[in-house]
Amino acid sequence: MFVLVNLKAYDCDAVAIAEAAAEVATDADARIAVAPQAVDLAAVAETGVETFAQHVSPNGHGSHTGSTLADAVAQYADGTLLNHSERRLRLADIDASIEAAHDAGLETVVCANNPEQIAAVTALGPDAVAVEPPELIGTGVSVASADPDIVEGAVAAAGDVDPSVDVFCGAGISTGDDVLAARDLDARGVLLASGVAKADDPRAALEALVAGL
Ligand SMILES: O=C(CO)COP(=O)(O)O
Repeated sequence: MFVLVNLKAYDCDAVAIAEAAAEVATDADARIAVAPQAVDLAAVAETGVETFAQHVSPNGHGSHTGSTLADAVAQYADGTLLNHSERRLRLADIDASIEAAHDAGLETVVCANNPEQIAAVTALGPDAVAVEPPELIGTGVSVASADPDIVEGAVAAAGDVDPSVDVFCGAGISTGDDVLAARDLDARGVLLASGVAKADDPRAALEALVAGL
């Protein structure tokens, strides 16, 4: 399983969480990656943890104010999220961002709300897709238990388009049981945020997430 921890814009210690994630990952039967804000990518990568950006822009160098270039991100990061529910892109921009990320050597995980969108973004050739129903994000109610049909539907939809694309699920994942439930639904990974970023003890939260794997 792949455990991808999105720190969003939470007021947390990205480096401390990354150090904990790097240590927990060494003994876990799972990949663990941390996705901090862009300005923290270098410091997070320095800990040795797998590092993901939260977004990269569809454009390359040029007159594009406020861009986060894939080439710049790739100096530090291993991969990037794209089209997160809180950072939606137009279809053409998802396509261009995937291409920019891949050209820069970044792994891509493209988010979508439901199985229909999962099919559409799978067709664009990312490495993985992640289904996240927006209404469950940040609730602590796991998609794997509250809406297993959407996970199974996403796995089927992606498999119909391109079986080589991994399917992750996210929203409300916070416990080891949530991760096991996601795996039982044939998700190859989980995408989560508040369960670690807002935890009193992020290291303990990470250990619990992977303990059953
Ligand atoms: O949006 C998410 C991860 O990218 C899910 O957030 P929560 O884990 O806080 O529900």
